[in-house]
Amino acid sequence: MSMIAAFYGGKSILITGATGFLGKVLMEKLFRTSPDLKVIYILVRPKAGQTLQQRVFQILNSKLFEKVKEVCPNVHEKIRAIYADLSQNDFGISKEDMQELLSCTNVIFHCAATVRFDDTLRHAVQLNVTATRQLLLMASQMPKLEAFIHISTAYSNCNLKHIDEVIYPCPVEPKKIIDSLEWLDDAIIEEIAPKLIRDWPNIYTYTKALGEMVVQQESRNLNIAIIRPSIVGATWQEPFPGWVDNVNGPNGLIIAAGKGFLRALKATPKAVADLIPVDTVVNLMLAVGWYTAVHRPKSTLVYHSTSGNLNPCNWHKMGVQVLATFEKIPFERAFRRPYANFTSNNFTSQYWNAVSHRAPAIIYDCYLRLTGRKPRMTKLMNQILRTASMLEYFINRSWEWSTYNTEMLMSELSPEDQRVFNFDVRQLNWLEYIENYVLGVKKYLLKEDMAGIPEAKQHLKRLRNIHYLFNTALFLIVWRLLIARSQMARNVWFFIVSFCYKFLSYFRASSTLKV
Ligand SMILES: CCCCCCCCCCCCCCCCCCCCCCCCCCCCCC(=O)SCCNC(=O)CCNC(=O)[C@H](O)C(C)(C)COP(=O)(O)OP(=O)(O)OC[C@H]1O[C@@H](n2cnc3c(N)ncnc32)[C@H](O)[C@@H]1OP(=O)(O)O
Ligand SMILES: NC(=O)C1=CN([C@@H]2O[C@H](COP(=O)(O)OP(=O)(O)OC[C@H]3O[C@@H](n4cnc5c(N)ncnc54)[C@H](OP(=O)(O)O)[C@@H]3O)[C@@H](O)[C@H]2O)C=CC1
Repeated sequence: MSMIAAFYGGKSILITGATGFLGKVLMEKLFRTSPDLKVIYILVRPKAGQTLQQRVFQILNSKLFEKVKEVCPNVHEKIRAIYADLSQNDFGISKEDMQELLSCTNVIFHCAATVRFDDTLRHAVQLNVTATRQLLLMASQMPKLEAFIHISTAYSNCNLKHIDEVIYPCPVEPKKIIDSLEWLDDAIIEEIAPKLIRDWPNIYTYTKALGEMVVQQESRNLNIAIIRPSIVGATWQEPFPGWVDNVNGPNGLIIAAGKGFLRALKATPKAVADLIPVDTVVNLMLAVGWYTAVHRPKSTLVYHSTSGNLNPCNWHKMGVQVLATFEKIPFERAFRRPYANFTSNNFTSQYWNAVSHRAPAIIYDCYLRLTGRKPRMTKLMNQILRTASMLEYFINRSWEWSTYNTEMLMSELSPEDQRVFNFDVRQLNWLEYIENYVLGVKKYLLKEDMAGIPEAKQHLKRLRNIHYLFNTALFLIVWRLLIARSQMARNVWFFIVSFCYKFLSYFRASSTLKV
């Protein structure tokens, strides 16, 4: 019997960010392994014209929850969606809902965040810092609360090279920043933002670091733990391999590469690609929830959910495997054949951007214009290049994350728990994982049918032929122009032609002699 699964039985669990990538996988696993849990409260806001109920309905009816519905047929009754907008000071939760949350919650998983790298400082602080503080204040009023699990990121201290499982202080107190945002206007905030974030690469990682400090400062006598995942990728095993549902992190780039838009990337091939499957993160979260509640460590423990030091894979190996998978299972209607070029050199990167990205986009837009259609490729290409440049910081460096706490926890688990809540990344086979990942992107993000693979392969063959034709035509045109303008080119041309002529004459003469 799994001790962790048993622990969550009969419990009331509060999840923020349950509609996000990590949150959905967390809910799925909880329902599947502890179908006798009492209730999962989720703090949700209406979005994209959908009410809370419609959002929950959509999640529960997705492929991700198919297994859950077999194990826990009354799953609909066990989810309680509570209106909450974490960017409002009191979350906008009604009095009755607040009362219920305060009196019933046993465990909190705080996943909600803005993960945009380019968010405004005001919004990012509101969500990643102030909301965390507010939730901790709520938690301190929950008599039945056993554990508060805060999800941060392994990159919250990416200004350091070696990162331990400790909370590092930030140069400016979070409280000072929160207070000053109250009276500063937006223009001034954006002006001071670069000075505040110093050597952090973006507002996201900086505000996640502030969020950790807030957790430390406001922990009171709560049982708190922090989990720091690195780059969260598609599911490895559970509930099935390759599930993914948004374009964040590598996902968008995999699409752009598979469709032939992105053919070069400023990346360091030998840098560690610290990807961690989402189900591995979720298993660790549930194990940490159990451990924090049952063993009540004296201080706030930080757990790294990373792969680099236990089972490293670099961007080169990852890129090669991504490309090999595109050969086997290509994406439909590619713009160009997928190709790859990793370069860490600035000049080479600019060159590839001009030749491999911007020039084909401009040519294609000219073609669209000539055929009476609206040009769109340059805009799309700019968007892809902007995204790639935002991610560059993370694919050109390596970090060392220590994992003592995570390994300690692994050793504390029973063999059954180690199996059911496996977060041992050493068992991950990267080649298999990446193949399933790319397949998952195709099936669950692009919603492409596997029956379309033969046609996709045909399309790639046509693109290859167009590519050869285009290159030959380009060569001939350039050569013709050169010959028209340069004596040297004419001499070279004369030399090549006379050489070929002599060679052919010799070849013909020797074959006549043999006869
Ligand atoms: C030596 C030889 C070796 C050979 C090897 C082969 C090499 C191959 C080379 C090329 C091929 C590449 C193959 C692929 C290989 C694997 C991929 C490697 C890259 C992996 C990089 C990972 C880095 C992750 C870093 C994570 C660090 C921290 C992790 C976390 O803690 S949190 C999660 C991370 N958060 C995010 O990812 C959010 C990032 N997004 C943003 O901040 C913003 O969206 C934005 C990028 C700033 C863009 O903002 P905008 O306002 O301009 O746009 P908007 O958001 O409205 O979106 C516009 C449209 O763009 C789509 N889109 C959004 N994000 C992405 C994305 N990541 N990729 C692609 N597209 C994206 C969005 O959907 C919109 O589309 P529309 O709705 O249709 O308009
Ligand atoms: N994905 C990754 O690679 C990594 C993620 N993390 C951390 O994991 C956590 C989850 O990330 P992930 O699932 O990928 O992110 P998503 O962007 O997929 O999910 C974010 C969640 O936060 C919710 N949220 C955002 N703003 C508000 C708001 N104002 N009110 C209520 N809810 C809000 C979103 O709700 P809605 O659906 O309404 O937008 C969504 O449920 C985050 O804390 C992130 O920092 C850490 C490392 C890597």
